Amino acid sequence: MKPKVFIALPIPPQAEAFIAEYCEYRKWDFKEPIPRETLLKEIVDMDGLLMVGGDIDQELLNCAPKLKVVSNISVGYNNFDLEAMKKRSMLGTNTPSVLDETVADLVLALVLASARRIPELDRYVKDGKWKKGSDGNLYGVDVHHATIGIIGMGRIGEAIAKRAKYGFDMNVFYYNRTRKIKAEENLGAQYCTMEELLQKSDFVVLMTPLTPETTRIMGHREFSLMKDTAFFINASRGQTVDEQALLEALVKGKIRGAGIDVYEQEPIDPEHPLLKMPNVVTLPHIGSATEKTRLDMAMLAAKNMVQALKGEQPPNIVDELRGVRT
Ligand SMILES: NC(=O)c1ccc[n+]([C@@H]2O[C@H](COP(=O)([O-])OP(=O)(O)OC[C@H]3O[C@@H](n4cnc5c(N)ncnc54)[C@H](O)[C@@H]3O)[C@@H](O)[C@H]2O)c1
Ligand SMILES: O=C(O)[C@H](O)CO
Repeated sequence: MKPKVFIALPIPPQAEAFIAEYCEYRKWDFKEPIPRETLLKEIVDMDGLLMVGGDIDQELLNCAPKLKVVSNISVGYNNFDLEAMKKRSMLGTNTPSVLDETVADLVLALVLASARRIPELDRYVKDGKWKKGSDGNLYGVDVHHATIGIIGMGRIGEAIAKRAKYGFDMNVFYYNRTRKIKAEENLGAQYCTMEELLQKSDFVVLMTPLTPETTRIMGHREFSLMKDTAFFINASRGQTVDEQALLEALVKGKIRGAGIDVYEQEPIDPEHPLLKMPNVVTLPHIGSATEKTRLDMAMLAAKNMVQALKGEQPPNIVDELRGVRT
């Protein structure tokens, strides 16, 4: 008998076809996220669950006595209650590596857009405000040869460092909970404390996973250490930042601007004061959102799940569930 799988969001046909070869499945095929109550009912008889973002907690596990594997179509897995999953010997997988270059491109786009005021000046032209002789007010700051500080030098952090070093001749500093000697050798990245990084950088990029240790890792104190001329870029998770502290730093001119892809609440309230700031570039959590990368992520997630249900070791069991600490 084929194992049973619930697919909790629309996925590309190739990934669905791959799952169909090995599994029986039901799916949620609507644009709106599946309501939690519906998900809890759907998974009652399931062996596998393919999803993105929804909480995998004790309540969900209690509703799914047969469940053996949860496959996230994302590299971040802060939606997993790892302790509850460990107690049930539940496998949890993610989609690392296939999105590194795509997310790094987007981070550099946020760096450039913030420094050169791209969205603000796009609006300026389209609103008919461009007059001869007005360009003295339109200056930004250079990205090339500036100093970038990367907090969280993992797979994506290294792809950002590569672009910064070899594309823009930037000085690269990083802070990570462990030192990355290879990144230092290959990318000329210099390790420093988080305080030093905040004090030295023209662009501070946050790229850690969301964990209890990284929750609000950027708060009032951290923004106060940054240069008044510096920019803050966040593509990790919204909860890694105290958004009120970020807003205050921007309003008081403690930092010069920000580029943000992720928020404490998503979607962010359209009335949120951060969205009223001209020096804040905002995106709707699209770090990995290109056609190819999203397909690669869905295929990898499908393969992780099928492999687990065949009784094999899927390649991307999340670090904590296989006892790895990077
Ligand atoms: N905006 C987006 O669309 C998007 C896309 C992909 C990933 N992400 C986020 O980026 C995160 C990183 O992805 P990755 O593939 O590079 O992960 P990774 O595991 O390769 O890298 C994370 C790095 O952070 C470090 N780290 C962890 N806790 C730390 C701490 N307390 N202090 C300092 N360093 C710490 C780790 O040692 C590791 O080197 C994901 O977990 C996800 O939350 C966002
Ligand atoms: O973690 C990830 O892969 C991205 O944030 C997409 O959800």
